Amino acid sequence: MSENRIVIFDTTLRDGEQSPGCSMNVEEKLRIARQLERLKVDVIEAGFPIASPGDFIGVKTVADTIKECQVAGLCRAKDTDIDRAWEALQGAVDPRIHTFIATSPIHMQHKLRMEPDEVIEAAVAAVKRAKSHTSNVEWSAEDAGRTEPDFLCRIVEAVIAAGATTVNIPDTVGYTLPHEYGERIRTLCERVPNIHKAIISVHCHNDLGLAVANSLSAVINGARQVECTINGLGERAGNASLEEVVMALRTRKDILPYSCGVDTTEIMRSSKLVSSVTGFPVQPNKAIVGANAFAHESGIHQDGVLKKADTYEIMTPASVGLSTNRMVLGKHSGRHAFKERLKSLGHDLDNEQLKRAFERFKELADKKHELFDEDLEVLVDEEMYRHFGAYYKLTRLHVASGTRDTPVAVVQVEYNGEESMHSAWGKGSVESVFNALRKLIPEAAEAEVLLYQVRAVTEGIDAQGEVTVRLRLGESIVQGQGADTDIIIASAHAFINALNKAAYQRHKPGKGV
Ligand SMILES: CC(=O)SCCNC(=O)CCNC(=O)[C@H](O)C(C)(C)COP(=O)(O)OP(=O)(O)OC[C@H]1O[C@@H](n2cnc3c(N)ncnc32)[C@H](O)[C@@H]1OP(=O)(O)O
Ligand SMILES: CC(C)C(=O)C(=O)O
Ligand SMILES: [Mg+2]
Repeated sequence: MSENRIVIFDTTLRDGEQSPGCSMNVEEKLRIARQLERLKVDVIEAGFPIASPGDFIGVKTVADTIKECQVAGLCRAKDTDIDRAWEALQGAVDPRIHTFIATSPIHMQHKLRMEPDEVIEAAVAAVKRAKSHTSNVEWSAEDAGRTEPDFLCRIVEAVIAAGATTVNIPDTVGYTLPHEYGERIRTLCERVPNIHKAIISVHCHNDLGLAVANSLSAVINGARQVECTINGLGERAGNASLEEVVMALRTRKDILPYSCGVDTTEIMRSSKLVSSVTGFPVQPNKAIVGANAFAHESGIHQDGVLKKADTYEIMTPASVGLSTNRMVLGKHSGRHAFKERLKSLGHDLDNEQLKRAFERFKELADKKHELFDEDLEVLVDEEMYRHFGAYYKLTRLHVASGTRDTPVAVVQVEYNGEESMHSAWGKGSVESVFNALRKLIPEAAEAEVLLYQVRAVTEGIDAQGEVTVRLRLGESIVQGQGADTDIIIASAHAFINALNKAAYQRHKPGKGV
């Protein structure tokens, strides 16, 4: 292996599973393991075999099934744990026993209640026991981040002499800062005489939000294995996130001249699978895999990205397995993105239409977080109908209704630059609006409603409602549509839209006025 190759050790199924509420059954572990194999991680830590019969079977099933990765199982510095781990792992193509013991003063004194020399003895014995089963043995110094450097050097030298092929230096409680942690790794490289016989691994927790930064600092200072999890899952605030570590290595190759075997185009699929299996949603602004990681809403950014994606994207969406970036249309969006989206939906509006549609878009965007393609279709439809001849325009609407009161609507419309207003009651709010419109618009006086339909065009509480009405106006039948976040207003728009269409039919060129 080249000296700059970083081994990616995924512990989603072990440390990730230690997140409260994140336990996985055998079938779930296997599904994730198969995806990790597609992602091409080097090592899958599948669980802690002594923890429970279920975890034993989980580790064994993964070990027996996965062919392209090493499979590891965790165990304490105890013969019973180590032998049980081996029982689970022995069917693997390349099984790794991972044994650990705490080395910080606080853990040794209060948790293990052991003297430092006893800890060294137990660590060496554990490595030897593991080594009697397999040549692939990893040893971890739990809480190495708070371990006294001289003692860490001593115990690392001893476990390598006992046969450990990987020595892991975890920042178990996410306490260290990047420069400090990097220095710890460099110290080991410089002071442990047999360090070249093992790969130095790092395992960083995110209690101060520094897990990825610490992992990278360790790599720069000599570590060649990074332990990480999909979506940064793990005890408390989690572990270093695999996708962040890997994409940092790939994106900043200029100053991080290291490589790894991960197929980054499988990142998104892996993240989604882990999220759906564990039920832990990914926060929208999570680096690399959050829903907003490749989304742009601001007009200036959208304009830049449309002209050249690199203006605001340091990685391509394709590199993490996304088909495309996402232009979110909202109140911060500009004309460029709006026009581009309409074009992709097949609408080529002229400048005047575009201007009016954009104004309506901004009004709507003030009421809604995000405008979807369906919202835009409704806007465009409205603009087209207006083009047919918007003779009547709704300028005001007020409805009062309740459990005991008869609904009353006050409606104002503009016609040829003049406004008029009427009120009416009805059996429901919509009927009261239609009755007011019947009084206001002479052609509507006898309008019979043949069909009334409401549909949520988009999702969520702030969805656009689209209303369709079909009216009989004398001999003709005409249909109208309206959309708004308020369905009563959408109903008024639909009714007026039908009348305007009927008026257009009567007045359009060739018909004679
Ligand atoms: C930083 C990490 O992520 S470490 C891994 C943490 N993961 C887990 O603990 C998940 C799996 N754990 C379990 O299922 C259980 O804790 C078991 C099966 C391992 C042990 O269960 P129990 O025997 O009931 O012990 P319990 O968990 O209450 O206490 C842990 C014991 O292990 C000892 N211990 C802790 N770490 C080690 C170690 N690396 N080597 C040897 N002994 C250890 C503790 O001192 C304590 O010993 P004591 O009983 O003599 O006081
Ligand atoms: C057991 C070790 C590797 C661990 O998870 C930690 O120290 O955080
Ligand atoms: Mg951990």
